[in-house]
Amino acid sequence: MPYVHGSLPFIWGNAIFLSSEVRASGGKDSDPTLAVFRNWRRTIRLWASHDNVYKAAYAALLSSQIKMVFSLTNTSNSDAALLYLSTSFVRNLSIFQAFRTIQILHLDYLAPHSSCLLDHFYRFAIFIKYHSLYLILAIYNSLILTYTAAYRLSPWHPLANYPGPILARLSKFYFVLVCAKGKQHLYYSQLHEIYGDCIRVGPNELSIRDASIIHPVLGSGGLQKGPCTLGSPPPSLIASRDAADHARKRKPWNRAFTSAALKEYEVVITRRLRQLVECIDNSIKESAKEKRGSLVNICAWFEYFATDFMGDMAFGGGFELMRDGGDIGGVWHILEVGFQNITLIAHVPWVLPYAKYFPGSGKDLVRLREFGNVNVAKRLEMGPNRKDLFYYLSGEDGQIERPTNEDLAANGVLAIIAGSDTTSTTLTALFYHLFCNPAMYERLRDEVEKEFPGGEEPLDSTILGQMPWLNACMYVTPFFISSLECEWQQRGSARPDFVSVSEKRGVATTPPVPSGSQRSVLRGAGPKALGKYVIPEQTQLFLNTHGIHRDARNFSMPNSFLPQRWIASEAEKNAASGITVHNTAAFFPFSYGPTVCVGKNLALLEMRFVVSRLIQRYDFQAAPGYDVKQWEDTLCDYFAIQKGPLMIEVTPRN
Ligand code: HEM
Repeated sequence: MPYVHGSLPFIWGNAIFLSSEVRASGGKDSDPTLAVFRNWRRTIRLWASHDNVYKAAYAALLSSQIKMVFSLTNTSNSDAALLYLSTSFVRNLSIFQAFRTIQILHLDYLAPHSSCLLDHFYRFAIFIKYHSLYLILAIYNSLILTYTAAYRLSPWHPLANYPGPILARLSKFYFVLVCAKGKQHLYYSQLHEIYGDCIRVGPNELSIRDASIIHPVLGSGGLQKGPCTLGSPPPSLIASRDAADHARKRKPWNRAFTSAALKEYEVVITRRLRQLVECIDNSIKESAKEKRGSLVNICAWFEYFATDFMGDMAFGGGFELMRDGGDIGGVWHILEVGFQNITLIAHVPWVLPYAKYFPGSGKDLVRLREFGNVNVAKRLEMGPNRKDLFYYLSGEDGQIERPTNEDLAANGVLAIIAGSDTTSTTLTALFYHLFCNPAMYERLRDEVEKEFPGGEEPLDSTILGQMPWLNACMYVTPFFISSLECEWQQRGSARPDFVSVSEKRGVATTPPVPSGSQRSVLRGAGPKALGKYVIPEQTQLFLNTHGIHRDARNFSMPNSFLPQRWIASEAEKNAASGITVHNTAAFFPFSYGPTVCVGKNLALLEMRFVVSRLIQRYDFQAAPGYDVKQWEDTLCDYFAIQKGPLMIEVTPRN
């Protein structure tokens, strides 16, 4: 009998699910207990009629359970226990079938159950002498957790045949821990090395390293963005999951990045570039005064430059990191911390509504939002007389109705996040590689001097866009933020202070958005055939950008920084030196399809200006005693790459 009494709350837990089914099928009772009691025959018929073996089994078991409780038959304790356990197990299997995505351990799922159990316990307390409420709750919720774990590891799970680490198959929290260290890109690569091209990296998530499905996954008609994007600043473009909504939101962005619009931005780039050169000159003078040689943290200057420039684009200016020689206003800090939080939350997006309760992260998310709001207000005061990104996004061009301030703030923050970190990372990485590969560096300088002789500022975007070596370097860098080999090492050169970049580190290479962007096969969509893979519904997947780029099946010598692979006219020479495989369809550092990076052309334009001007203006050398290779150790993947200082001796030429 105690099993019968103690089981009443379990039955009530089942009632919650039944009542939601009843309501979904037109039942009117708002109280779940009443709903089930009044409609239980109908509900069970409904469930049993489903073409679902779990639901049918559940219906049968529940029916005997209810009969047993109400008739208070002389069921033996062990029979009763068996019946309850099997009922709750089968019920959970049926729920897992239906809701095997993030909701399964959602607080919205557990909390009402617990509170309903509580309520139910008191209702029945007058009938039963069962005192341990906490025990009931603990058993109930532990059972849910146990069933969840058992199901996720079981051969019945739709992703059971995909290999992957056990902890990752159990819970997404595992990847939250991996991510917190900032090395998820390396971890994904290791997993692909161990388990192969298609691996299970979450209870319902796959990572795929196969270029042949880039088009079916990311191309038009491909998969929808995954719940991961819920972590991005809502309701920004990048957070939009619905294809139609995304296409609508993307229109003003597309208008903001036409060739004509980009031409207008060149003035802003030039102004900021001149300021950058001035700041580096001053920094060199300061270092000389302090007898530190002419040591410059080139990475910091690129971050300041890119943030100031994106501030001009998104909010009409007001960010003056270059002028201040540092992040006095804490802009970079807000963005970096925001990115870190977003990356962690992206793995468990259902915690987003509760994020404000977590120490630290809540405060930072609020700061990020306030930051956007303040800047929107400032830009609105300036009026529509400047043609920046805000001009198009806010409808100042007359093409759309003015969006809400919340929309404008979210998109402005997105532009700064998406546009400054990625560009500064690529610039720093390019200098790092040129610095490690002097022949390539010299070739670039020769090209700049040939096109812009006599110290003429390299500011003609048409010429810059046609310089083969410059553009090959631009292309190869996002693909290639860090390198396993460098020329000094290959040639056994006498520059031991910055050789052997990362030969001991395994695959330490990565594009600016290394782990790719998540996509989903939605619930109810049925299994989706993507090339040779059939992906079950309710599965999230990542195309591992880093792994695909670094795959010798796509690019010969994938670990070598070889811009010449992008120069078609050198195909013969390349083939002779072993560069035979060059699968351009496997190259997607800016993503692909309808959600391809909208700022790609702006990023390339900006970087062409900066690289050619700095190469023309300065000599770069290794600082004595500074081990440049340590820069690679500082790279962290928080959706985009975050990086530490890159110290270089910079000397003005002529
Ligand atoms: C080297 C520089 C850059 C790289 C490597 C890069 C890469 C990417 C990637 C991989 C995505 C994800 C697309 C997806 O979800 O499928 C993306 C999206 C985006 N990027 Fe970039 N990006 C760069 C520079 C910029 C710049 C300068 C801007 C300027 C505002 C920008 C704005 C955006 C926006 C708005 C999106 C969201 C697009 C959408 O969802 O439709 N990016 N970028």
